[in-house]
Amino acid sequence: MPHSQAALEAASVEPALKKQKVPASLRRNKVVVRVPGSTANLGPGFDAIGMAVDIWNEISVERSTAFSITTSGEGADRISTEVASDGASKHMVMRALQRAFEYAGEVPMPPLRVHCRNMVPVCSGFGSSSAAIVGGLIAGLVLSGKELRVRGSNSSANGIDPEELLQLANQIEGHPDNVAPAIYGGIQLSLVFDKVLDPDVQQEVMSRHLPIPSGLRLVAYVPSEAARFGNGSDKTEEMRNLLDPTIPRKDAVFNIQRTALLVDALHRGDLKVLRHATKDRLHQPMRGEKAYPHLNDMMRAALDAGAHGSFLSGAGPTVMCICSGASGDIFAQKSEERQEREVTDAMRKALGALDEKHVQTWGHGDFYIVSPTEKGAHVTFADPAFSDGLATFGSLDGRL
Ligand SMILES: N[C@@H](CCO)C(=O)O
Repeated sequence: MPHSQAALEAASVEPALKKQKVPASLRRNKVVVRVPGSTANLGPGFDAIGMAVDIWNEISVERSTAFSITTSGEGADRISTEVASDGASKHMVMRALQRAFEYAGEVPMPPLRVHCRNMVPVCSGFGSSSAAIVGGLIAGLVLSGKELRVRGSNSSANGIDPEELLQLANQIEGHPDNVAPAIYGGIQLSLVFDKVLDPDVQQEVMSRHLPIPSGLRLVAYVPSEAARFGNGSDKTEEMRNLLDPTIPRKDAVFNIQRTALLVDALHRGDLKVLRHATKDRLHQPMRGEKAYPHLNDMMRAALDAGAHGSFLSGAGPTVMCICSGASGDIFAQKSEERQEREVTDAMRKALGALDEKHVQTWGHGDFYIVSPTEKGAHVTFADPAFSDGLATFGSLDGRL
């Protein structure tokens, strides 16, 4: 074996994706899964860095006599819940369920009743499609009898660990920066690498946890209208098509410098450099120019009003700003709340000064104050329950 391949194999920590048929006796009847939304890129970390936010979707799936999907909450009026009699559907939860059952060897997928309670805004850059994919995969795997394992624990015949789940989710989503925080929680740094161990699988993903600076909070402007998109994936695809296929070296260097600074700033809790570390030249300029007339003015207004950093959330259209959070000091907390208010007011003013083009395209919007979360996707109910009581893909595991 050539030396380089041996070195690569030794360095590889990812599990191979090996389908294992689960005995029918282990199948479950019902499962309820919670998955957080997420914000991706954080400016320069395009397709690499994402942060879970404390906004949750709940997906409930049970075996039934026919397929059905219902949705309440965010996107209920616009997400198509059509599903064919064999379970074929464009709905991301159903597509992920299909993949999970196939992976676990329960084919064809059995009839399922699915209900989604959505709090994560759809088509907005809050990782709603990743939440659907991760939730559908976990639900399908658990129903088919898989046991959940924490990252790095000993293998069991029917177990699936979060890293395996990450591979499956990335295969559907195509980029890992939302699915990794949706699974693990926290801020995740992900990379895709060529697989050398399993010739059937071309690429794998690995993800590492980055610390969330103490008390960090986010001010988000979420435009209300993204109705022309069928779902979050369609929107992301359209927004990716706006990007230049090649980039000048100086812009690549610009982003390398800032992504490295961002990782260092998160480790040190060094909020004051974030105004540099959240700048980007790979996607925000093109998206701002071609699709998001509100982006530049709102990002600048937020920084001028005291935000530590500002960026386009994922593929947009949400504008995200980083503010200081609670420090435990009551007087400091007051000034932090004032900072969030001042940032929101400044963004609102910038929005008001924009021409009709923004309103026609994206409508009016809402401001949210959001906290990051260290907690990732987890199972809140399973029937029958897990044998060892372990019911989470936990955020602690994402800290590796
Ligand atoms: N990194 C992706 C968003 C992930 O959903 C993009 O900016 O297109």
